Amino acid sequence: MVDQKPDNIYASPLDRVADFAFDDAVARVFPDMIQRSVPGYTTIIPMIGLITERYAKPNTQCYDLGCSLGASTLAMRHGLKKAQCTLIAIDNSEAMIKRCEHYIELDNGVAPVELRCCDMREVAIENASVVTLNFTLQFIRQGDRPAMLKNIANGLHSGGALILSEKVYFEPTEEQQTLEALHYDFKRANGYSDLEISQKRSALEQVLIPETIEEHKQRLLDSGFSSVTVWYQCFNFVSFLAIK
Ligand SMILES: C[S@@+](CC[C@H](N)C(=O)[O-])C[C@H]1O[C@@H](n2cnc3c(N)ncnc32)[C@H](O)[C@@H]1O
Ligand SMILES: O=C(O)C(=O)C[C@]1(C(=O)O)C=C[C@@H](O)C=C1
Repeated sequence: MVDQKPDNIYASPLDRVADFAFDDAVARVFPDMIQRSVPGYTTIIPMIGLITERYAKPNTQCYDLGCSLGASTLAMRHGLKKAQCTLIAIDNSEAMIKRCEHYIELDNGVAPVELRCCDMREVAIENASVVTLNFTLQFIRQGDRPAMLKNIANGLHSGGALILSEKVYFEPTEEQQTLEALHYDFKRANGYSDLEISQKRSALEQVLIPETIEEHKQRLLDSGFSSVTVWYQCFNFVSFLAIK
């Protein structure tokens, strides 16, 4: 079931563009979709492994929240070479979890992986040393984000790490326009047509709500993290390292 199908979900004109959802059609093409859509994704994934290796502590739990097909989960697992940890990977899309299970089975990592199909907002984070939110927080209601981050900070041991990757928004407008245009150039260079770009944009409009780097940093500090660093940025895609 390891499918590497090309993403052509938005290639033909649609009468009505429905809100984007992580359904079966998306899960089937997801590796291709995310690599061609998120500048830096292929760099961020192995670095999640490296960051995990540094911050994971023996006899703790590591979480991957919104794991999709498990790319970030497997990177974390390979970073857990020495530390004796349990990895808990969560996604609320059945289509994703079903496929993720298969990818985990094919992997030769040693750390045990517990896969859960549920809403990450309902999971109590406990005894944690590393938590990853790789392009997931952006999909939950803005009003739910502070509680989610507080739950993570409360569940992390002192010195523990949160890796938070997000599409971000910029003020002033000029900076936003430049970085957004470069993001669309990236998509075009990866073979997406203007129609695909514009239909996907409409599909994501009410679903993926980006915030500014400053908003993210302040909320992480307000949630109980002691430091926040932008360790990666490519255009309007950013990854933060927040330390408890
Ligand atoms: C962009 S994908 C994440 C990509 C993945 N972390 C990776 O590195 O390949 C976002 C994922 O978050 C999941 N998601 C969205 N809201 C969620 C929620 N409330 N609880 C759990 N998972 C959620 C979606 O089903 C989707 O699989
Ligand atoms: O902003 C876009 O156009 C995107 O495609 C981004 C993004 C993401 O950041 O998660 C949105 C949905 C898909 O999961 C893949 C990538």
